[in-house]
Parts: sequence; C-alpha cells; structure tokens
Amino acid sequence: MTPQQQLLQKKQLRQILRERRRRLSVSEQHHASHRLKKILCRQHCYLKSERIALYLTNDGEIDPKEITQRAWQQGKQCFLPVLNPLKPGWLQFLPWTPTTRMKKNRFGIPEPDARFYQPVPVWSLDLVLLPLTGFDRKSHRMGMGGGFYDRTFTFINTPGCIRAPQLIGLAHECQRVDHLPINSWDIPLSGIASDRQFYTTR
Ligand SMILES: Nc1nc2c(c(=O)[nH]1)N(C=O)[C@@H](CNc1ccc(C(=O)N[C@@H](CCC(=O)O)C(=O)O)cc1)CN2
Ligand SMILES: Nc1ncnc2c1ncn2[C@@H]1O[C@H](COP(=O)(O)OP(=O)(O)OP(=O)(O)O)[C@@H](O)[C@H]1O
Repeated sequence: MTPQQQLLQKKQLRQILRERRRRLSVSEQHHASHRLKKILCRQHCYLKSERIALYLTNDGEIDPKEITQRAWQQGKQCFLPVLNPLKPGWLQFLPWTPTTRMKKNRFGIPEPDARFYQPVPVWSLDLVLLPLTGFDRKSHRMGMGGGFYDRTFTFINTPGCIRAPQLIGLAHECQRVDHLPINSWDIPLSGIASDRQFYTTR
C-alpha cells in the first residue's frame, strides 16, 4: 500500500469510528462515563497522580466528567488542553476548577480563557487522559487527525527526558479495532481505559 492509500484508509476508519461513538444514546453515554470512572479511578496511575489533564467531551467522545468530579473532590489539580496560539498544531495545558472562566476554541470546544490563566509546563503533569477516535489492544491510538497530542508529547521519546506524564487514552469499547495503522509520529500510550476494561501495555 502506498503512503497515500494508507492515509486514505486511516481517514475512512476515523469517519467510521466517529460515527459509532456519535450514535450512542444519552443514556449509553451516561452509563459509559460512570463505568469509566469506576475502572480508571482504581488504577495506580490515577491514585498516585496529583496533576491530571482531562478534556471536555466533544463529538460523542467518552465523557470524563465523573473522573473530574472525583479528582476535584480528592483535592487533585485538573488541567484542560488549550490550542496554543503561538505554536499552531500544539496544545498548552491550563488549570481548571469549577469557577474557571472559559472560552470556545475554533472547534467549538470550551477551554480556559488564556487571558486569565497561565499554562503549566507539560512535563509537570502526572497523568494525561487523552480523547481518541480509535484504539487497539496494544494501546495504539487514533485521534481527530490534527496531530495535536502527538506533537505536544513527542518530547517523551527524546533522549534525556527526565520527567514526563503518563498518557492514558479514554474510550468507548466500541472504538476498539483489531489493529490500527501506526505512524512514526504516534506517541506511545501506557494504557487505554474503556467503559469495560483497562488495557495496559506494560
Ligand atoms: N474533547 C476534545 N478536546 C480536544 C481535542 C479532542 O480531540 N477532543 N483535541 C485533540 O486534538 C484538541 C482539539 N482538536 C480537535 C481537532 C479537530 C476537531 C474537529 O471537530 N474537527 C472537525 C473539523 C472542524 C473544522 O475544521 O473546523 C472534523 O474533523 O469534522 C476537534 C478538535 C484539543 N482539545
Ligand atoms: N510530532 C509531530 N511533528 C510534526 N507533525 C506531526 C507530529 N505528529 C503528528 N504530526 C502530523 O499531524 C498529522 C495528523 O496526525 P494523526 O492523524 O496521527 O493525528 P491524531 O493522532 O489523530 O490527532 P491528535 O493527536 O490531535 O488527536 C499528520 O499529518 C502528521 O504529519
């Protein structure tokens, strides 16, 4: 298969998987969010983390809202991704509390208003929970196709990196496929939490 054919295949698969998660009913989404919290919040990676990046659900993504509520209750610090205005294609992470002033980004997703809050260094996060469109049992992840998370976390693979967050994808079980096409720029995740199971690579 040529690289062009591979890209097309990935694009088609992304469309199919996005359609799958968008078809879930409000009640299915609610139950999935609840089961996800029960599965994730007993994992060591969550329990030991004080600084956690989450996301605000979009386009049928599994909703980490119950995890956020639990994390706030437990006094953990939460952060949200914000499109970096100075580095197109990159993310920044800003603090997020129930009173944070928000602003919609160009995709219509609310993010903390960067006029009022400072980004934190990405290496200072303990755990990053990533949205995804597809995953496989080896914790390979496919996102929305912007490469935002891939770019922002490539530093994890560079020699001399001494501190980095653990990356865990969050997914509906219906987003799992047998095998995802892997690209050289894909960042390795240490696991995927779905509404059914915790998949770990190490
Ligand atoms: N909830 C959530 N927040 C996130 C991400 C995400 O995937 N999910 N991101 C992860 O990277 C970043 C934003 N990236 C995104 C990339 C594409 C689209 C999207 O809906 N694309 C439309 C086209 C919209 C347009 O071009 O205006 C599409 O593909 O249909 C949304 C977010 C940061 N925040
Ligand atoms: N580290 C990187 N440096 C430069 N370009 C990158 C990097 N990572 C990804 N890209 C580019 O981003 C584009 C989208 O990549 P990909 O389809 O893997 O995104 P994704 O993982 O689905 O998106 P996201 O990470 O935003 O959820 C690709 O064309 C790729 O060339």
